[in-house]
Amino acid sequence: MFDTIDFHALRRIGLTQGLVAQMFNLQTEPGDRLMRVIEVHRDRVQLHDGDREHVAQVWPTLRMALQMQGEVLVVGDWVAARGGEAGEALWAAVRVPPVNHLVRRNGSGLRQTLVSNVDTALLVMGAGQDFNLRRLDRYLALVRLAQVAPVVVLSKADLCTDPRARVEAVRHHTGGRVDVLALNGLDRSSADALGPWLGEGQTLVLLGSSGAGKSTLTNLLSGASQDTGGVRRGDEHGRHTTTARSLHRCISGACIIDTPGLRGLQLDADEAQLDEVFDDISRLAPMCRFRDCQHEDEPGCAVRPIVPAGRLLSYHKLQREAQRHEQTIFDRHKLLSEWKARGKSARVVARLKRG
Ligand SMILES: Nc1nc2c(ncn2[C@@H]2O[C@H](COP(=O)(O)OP(=O)(O)OP(=O)(O)O)[C@@H](O)[C@H]2O)c(=O)[nH]1
Ligand SMILES: [Zn+2]
Repeated sequence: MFDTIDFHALRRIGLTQGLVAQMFNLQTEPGDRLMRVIEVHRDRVQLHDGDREHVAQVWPTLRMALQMQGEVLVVGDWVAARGGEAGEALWAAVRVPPVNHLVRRNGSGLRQTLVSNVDTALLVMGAGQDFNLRRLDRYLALVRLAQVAPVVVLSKADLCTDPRARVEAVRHHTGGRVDVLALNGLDRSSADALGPWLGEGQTLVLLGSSGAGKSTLTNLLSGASQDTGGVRRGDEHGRHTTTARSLHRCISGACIIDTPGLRGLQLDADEAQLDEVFDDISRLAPMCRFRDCQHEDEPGCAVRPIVPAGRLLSYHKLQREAQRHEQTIFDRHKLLSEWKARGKSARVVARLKRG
């Protein structure tokens, strides 16, 4: 535990009571200070103490401890910062166990934590050509797996002929259980629409495709000006302007984490976890006539009449991906034990040869 925690200052960068509770058994040293990770670079991290930023390095013991769990420090983490006096190096020495984290699988199937300790995820999607309900299902599942509340933000409402129809389409698709709003990220008054989620001490993360308008929204809410990319005329595909995740302070007192667009988002979930996050489907499934109903063309299906076809497609696709991933892990283990068995017999043969 820390000697002192300046809750007032640290609240400005998102400290919550829930996080303080996580610090109970933390192995800190006298003089350690609580700070938040606001940027992560290859050789250093950028920390914030509520008043100002500091450059720090990750203490090797912490780096190794995280590595053992297949983790690294991410934006949003809280750490005990050690040293830094009289020109000495500052170290991120201990990590406060995160209250939640968003995790995906990378191209090699390995878990990758994106951000931690967030209250709300703004799922940003252009109301025009970027609009895609199946992709939205993936993002919704990602944040629900982390038990983070989603808000769907349809950007570029000014470029869309009927933004209200888009809002309705999202409502219908999600059974009206997700907050959704349409706005123009270039218009100052749009910040008001997000007011309910921007209270002091709140941490938000922006997720969505490249070019969806995440950095534009970050600029609007933080009053800053980070680079936003021009979108090629005629389409709305972005140019990947944002290259790293970073935490910004909003004028309202909330914190906002901007992220680069995620191409081909893969979830880190098994079939049972997917059933939990698609609870609009799993709630109805026990009422189907057949216990093993796939909600495809079976008679007496209780899901199909209520859940939109597109949402069911998302569910099936993600279930198949989870099965494939579990199969890959199983195959890998099988292969490994075969190799081990072979290695052993090779050693036996070698020993036999040696006599
Ligand atoms: N007209 C209009 N243009 C917008 C809106 N939001 C974003 N843009 C424009 O869309 C382009 C892309 O916006 P960005 O904010 O850079 O998109 P991003 O999601 O941060 O993209 P990455 O950083 O690549 O992930 C920029 O030229 C913005 O000015 C909006 O609501 N209305
Ligand atoms: Zn069914």
